[in-house]
Amino acid sequence: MKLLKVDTIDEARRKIADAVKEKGRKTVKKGILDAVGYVLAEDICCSEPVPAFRRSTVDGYAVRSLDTGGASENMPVFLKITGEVQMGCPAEMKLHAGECVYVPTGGMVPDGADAMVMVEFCELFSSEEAAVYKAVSCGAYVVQAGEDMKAGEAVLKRGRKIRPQEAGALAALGITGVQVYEPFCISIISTGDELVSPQEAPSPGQVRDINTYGLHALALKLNFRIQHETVLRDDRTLLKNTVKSFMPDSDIVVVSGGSSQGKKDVTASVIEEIASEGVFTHGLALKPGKPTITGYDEPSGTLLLGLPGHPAAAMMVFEILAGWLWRELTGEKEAFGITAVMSTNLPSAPGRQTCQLVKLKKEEDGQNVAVPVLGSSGLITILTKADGYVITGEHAEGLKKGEQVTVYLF
Ligand SMILES: Nc1nc2c(c(=O)[nH]1)N[C@H]1C(S)=C(S)[C@@H](COP(=O)(O)OP(=O)(O)OC[C@H]3O[C@@H](n4cnc5c(N)ncnc54)[C@H](O)[C@@H]3O)O[C@H]1N2
Ligand code: MOO
Repeated sequence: MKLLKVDTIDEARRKIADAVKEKGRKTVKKGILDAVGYVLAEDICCSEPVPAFRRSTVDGYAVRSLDTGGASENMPVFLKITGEVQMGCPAEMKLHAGECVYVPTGGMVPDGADAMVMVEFCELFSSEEAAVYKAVSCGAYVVQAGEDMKAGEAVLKRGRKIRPQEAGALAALGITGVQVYEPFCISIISTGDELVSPQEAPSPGQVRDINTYGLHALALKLNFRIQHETVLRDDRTLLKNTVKSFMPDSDIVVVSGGSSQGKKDVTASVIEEIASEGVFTHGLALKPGKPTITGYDEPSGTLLLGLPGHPAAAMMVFEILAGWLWRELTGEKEAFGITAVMSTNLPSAPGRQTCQLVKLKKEEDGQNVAVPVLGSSGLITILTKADGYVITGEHAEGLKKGEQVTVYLF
């Protein structure tokens, strides 16, 4: 009897991380627009306060808040208009007791003023006097210097994925280029004599190739680049030569199919033969995903990943290993999990963790409920029906109806 000696998810992750950590992740400088979607490889510190001066958030009059005390619709206070601030120009005047100065939205609030009153609450009796019909408190409608970003503050940390709003923050700081991590370059090889392309009508015994497309799309979702992609017949020499030819310019070569123990399952022996460090893991204590293989080739710096052929298993293992490795190397945060309660009891697989797909439902009281999506990992629709997954522990009794779980969304 030839049983796989399986690793836990943590063991398999640690082995691949230890192998590739030495090499680290390459970084590249990108302009702030080109950097969107990439992960920051440096901390971004604010060298000067933003905004650099106190700004009004409304069109109105800069005042001393104390002067407006008791003002109301029936009982205005009268203030002397001593000037007007122009947009883009410094406020050169100083405000004294009983005075006000017109300031447009975004304009500099003059020294001496500590609040703004909107024009809607003011009435001009002459160009020199305004009746103010509203009392305002200190700081009203004023953004303080440094309120957006303080000098010396680490505004964006390494590991932050740059979204449009981060591009805006970088522009506010006057930073036009940042150091980001180069995405993983992934090559995908799908193997199987039974595979035909989606354009073809499968003959009896044949199936359309799902994994090339599912894995390609998932890699793009993770912001990886696709370096090479091919579909191969079950042929050991062909697989070996193809993997070898993809290794020099790939961070990860993924082989889907042929990872189990059938007569034609040769991925493990190919990885063992061509990777300088051989096979690290052949078998994961995970359901689905048991027939998973990892290995590493030091000279080319390539991680070799043999994924189970079953489509749902292939995609989940890719996320659990390659997605995790990316986050481990770059510090990118995992997407927040959603807290939900299980809709039903769920037994666990003894000695294995289970990656249980779930669909989320909202109860009338607002609580999220995780409903297991059941079915073979050979079915792609168990993924399309699911909103995310729950990982249950290898020693756990299983999950109880009503138990709180974290659902990782995909
Ligand atoms: N005797 C055993 N048999 C199997 C075991 C086991 O432990 N002992 N594990 C099962 C599990 S779990 C999985 S997962 C599969 C993994 O098999 P392989 O990685 O060797 O993959 P194949 O045999 O090539 O394919 C399995 C299955 O998936 C379909 N497939 C493969 N590639 C694609 C693709 N690109 N698009 C769509 N479908 C694909 C293939 O047609 C097979 O139906 O092994 C179990 N067996
Ligand atoms: O990995 Mo199989 O269950 O892991 O489809």
